[in-house]
Amino acid sequence: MNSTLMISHLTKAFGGVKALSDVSLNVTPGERVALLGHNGAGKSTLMKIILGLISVDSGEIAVCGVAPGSAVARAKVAYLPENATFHSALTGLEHITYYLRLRGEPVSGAMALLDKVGLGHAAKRRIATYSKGMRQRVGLAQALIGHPSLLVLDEPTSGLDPVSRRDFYELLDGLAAEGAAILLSSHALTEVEARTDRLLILSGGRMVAEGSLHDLRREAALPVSMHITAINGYDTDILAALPNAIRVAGNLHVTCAQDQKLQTLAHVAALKGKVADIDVIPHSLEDIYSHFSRRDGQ
Ligand SMILES: Nc1ncnc2c1ncn2[C@@H]1O[C@H](COP(=O)(O)OP(=O)(O)OP(=O)(O)O)[C@@H](O)[C@H]1O
Repeated sequence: MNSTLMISHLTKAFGGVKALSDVSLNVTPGERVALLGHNGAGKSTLMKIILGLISVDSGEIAVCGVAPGSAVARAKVAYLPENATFHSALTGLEHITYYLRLRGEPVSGAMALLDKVGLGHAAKRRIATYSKGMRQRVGLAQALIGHPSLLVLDEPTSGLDPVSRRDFYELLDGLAAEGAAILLSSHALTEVEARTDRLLILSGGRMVAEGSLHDLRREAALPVSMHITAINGYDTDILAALPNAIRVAGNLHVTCAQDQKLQTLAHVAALKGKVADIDVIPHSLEDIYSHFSRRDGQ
C-alpha cells in the first residue's frame, strides 16, 4: 500500500506501564486522520515514536518508507506541538527566516510561507503582539518548511476561537489536497468529526476503534433513541401501545436496539391519528467515543 505512515503491531512500555499495545495503522498521502483518546491513552507516546524521539519495544514502523528519526524521515515529517513557543522579540518573518536558514532552505521563501498561512500582513510585527491563533499559524508555517509529506499536529486548535479553528482546518484541507498526510490529536470531537477523513480511538494504549464516523456509528450499534410527539390527549394510548416508551420531562421517549429500529418505527407509524411527529435522535461523536473508550474498562 502507498502509505506515508505504516505502523504494525507496535508495543511500547515504560517500566510496568504499557503505553501502547499492539497498535497498527496506515496513513496515506492526502489523508487527514484524527487521533482521539483520554488523557494517558497513549497519543503522545505514539507521536514521539513517529517522530523518532523514542524507540519501540516491538512491532514495525515506517515513515515515508524509512525508519522514524532517520535523516530522510526527519526531512519529510513536520511536528507542531500543542504549545509551540517562539522568541517573542522576533517578527514572524525573522522567525521563519531563521528556521529556513537552520534547515538549509532558501530564506527568500519566508514571505511565501507566511502568506500561505494567512500571516503576510503581520509578517513584520513582533510575535509578542500576535494572537494565539496567529502564533499557531507561525507554528504551522514553521512546520511547512521543506514541504513535509507527513504533518503530526498535537491538539493544533486547542485554545483557538471557532473562526480561527475553521481557518486552521481550511489550511490543513489545502495541504492535504496537495498530498500531505495529516495526523492530529484532539479532544474537540465535534470539530474533528467534520474536518478529518478518519478517526482513530486509543484507549489504555490500544486502538479500540478506527474508521469514518459512519463506520464507528455502525460498529458501536448504540441503542436508537426517538422522541414522539403525541396529538393532544393520546399520550396514554401511545404509552400503552409501545411497551418500551417512557415519559421524560413531558415528552414520550422510545429506545430500542439498532436491529429493532424499523420495527419500532412501523409500530409508531401504525398509531397514526395519535402521533403528531417522531424524531430519531442521532448519536453524537461524544456518545460513540465514550462507548469505545469504556470498552477497555477505562
Ligand atoms: N516517559 C515516561 N515514563 C513513564 N511513563 C510514561 C512516560 N511517558 C508516558 N508514560 C505513560 O504512558 C501512558 C501514555 O501516556 P501518553 O502521554 O502517551 O498519553 P496521552 O494520550 O498523550 O495523554 P494526554 O492526553 O494527557 O497528553 C500514560 O500512562 C503515561 O503515564
